[in-house]
Amino acid sequence: MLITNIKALVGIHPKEKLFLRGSELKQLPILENAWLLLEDGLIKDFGSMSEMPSQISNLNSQISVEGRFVFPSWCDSHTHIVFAAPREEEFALKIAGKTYEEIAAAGGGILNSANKLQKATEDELFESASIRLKDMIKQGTGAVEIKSGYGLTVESELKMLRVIKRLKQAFPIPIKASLLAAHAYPTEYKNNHQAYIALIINELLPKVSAENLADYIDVFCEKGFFSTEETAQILTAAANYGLKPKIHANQLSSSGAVELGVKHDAVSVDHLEETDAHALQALSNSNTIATLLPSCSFYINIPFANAKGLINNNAIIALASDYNPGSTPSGNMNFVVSLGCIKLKMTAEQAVNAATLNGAAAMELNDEVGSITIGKKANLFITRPMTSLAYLPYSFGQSQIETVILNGEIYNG
Ligand SMILES: N=CN[C@@H](CCC(=O)O)C(=O)O
Ligand SMILES: [Zn+2]
Repeated sequence: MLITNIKALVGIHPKEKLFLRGSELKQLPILENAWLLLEDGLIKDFGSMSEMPSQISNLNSQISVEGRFVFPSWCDSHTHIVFAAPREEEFALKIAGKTYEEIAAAGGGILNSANKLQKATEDELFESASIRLKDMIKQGTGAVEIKSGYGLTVESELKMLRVIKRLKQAFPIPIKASLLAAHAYPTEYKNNHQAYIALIINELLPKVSAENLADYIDVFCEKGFFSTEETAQILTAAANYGLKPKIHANQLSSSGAVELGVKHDAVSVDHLEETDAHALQALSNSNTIATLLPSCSFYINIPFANAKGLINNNAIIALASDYNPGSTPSGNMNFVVSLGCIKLKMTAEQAVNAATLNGAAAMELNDEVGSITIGKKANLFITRPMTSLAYLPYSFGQSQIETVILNGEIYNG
C-alpha cells in the first residue's frame, strides 16, 4: 500500500533510537508533504512528495490523504482489560466523595472484581475483553500490555492469563502479558500474607512458567496492599522464571516502590502520582521507564505525576491508559495524550513520543513498533484533516482518527 499526499508523517525515529530520555522527549521528527510505502506488513520506505520515485508512483494500491497526519499507533503499556464486569456502582460513591481507598475498604475495589471474575468463564472473559480491545484499536492503539490480577486464586489467575494468550492469538497487534496475582490480598489471606505469597511463588509461578503465560511480573506495591519487602520477595522469585518486573508504584503514597523497582531492574515503574524526591532521584538516568497514567489521576481525583520533574531529571517517561474497571474505565489513548498535555504539562511532541516510542520501550517492543521507521510493523493511524499536530491533544475527548492500519492493512474491526 502506498499512502500519498500526507500532510505530516509523524514520529520518524531512526531504528537505533530505542527510547527518548529527558530533554530528548521533545524531539518528534516530522516530514511534511510525504509518501509512505507499506509492504509485507512492514514500513518499507517513505519520503517527500516532491521526490517520489516514479516506479513507486505507479503502484496499484494507493490512498491519497490530503490534509491528514499519519502517526505510529499508540503503544499502551499498562492495562487491565480482562475483567468480568464494570463497577459503575462505585461511580456514585466516588461522586459522593468517597476515596478509592474507602471504596476498596468497604468491599469495592479489586476484591469486588475478583469475586465476579472467579465466577466468569474463560469464553465470557475473552468475549468482553475482545470488545474492549477492538474499541482501543479503533482509537489508535496498535500494541498493548494486559495484566492479570482479578483472579487472586491459582485457578483464576491462570484463567485470566489464558484469556490474554487467546487475545494474543486472535488480534493483529503485539500483546504482552503481566502476572499481577499480587494485586490485593484475598480476604482469607488478610492476616496471613506469607501464605498468599507462598501460593504465588510455589504454585502459581511454576504453572505460569510451564504454560509460558506471562512476559512480566507485576505487584501493587502500596500501603494496605503489598509492602516493599513482600514485593521484593515476589520479584526475586519471579526472576528465577525469567520474568522481569513492571510494577505499580507510588500511586497512593510514597512507599519506596520506585526505588525498589529500579533496584530490581524493572522494565517500568507505573503510576507515580506521588513523585517524591526519592523517586525522582532513583529514576534519574535509569533505564527503568516511568509510566504515567494521567487518566487514573483524572478519574479518581488523585494528584497528577510530576512529568516535568522526571524529564528534568533525565528519566524516560511513557504514557499509558491503565484501562480497568475501578480506577480508569477508559482505554482511549487520545484522551491520555490530551491529559499528558493539559495536566502533566507536556508539549504535544513530548506526549506523542511518550505514548508511542517510549510506550513501546515499556513493553520491550521498541524494535517492532512505536515509530515510523523502515522495517518496523506498519501499525499506524491516519487522522482527519488537521491544522497542526497540537490539534490532536487540543481536541480532547474527541478522536481525530479516521483510518487505522495494522500490519499494512486497513483495520475494519
Ligand atoms: N492500583 C492498582 N490497580 C489498578 C486499579 C485496580 C482496580 O481498582 O480495579 C490501577 O492501576 O489503578
Ligand atoms: Zn494498573
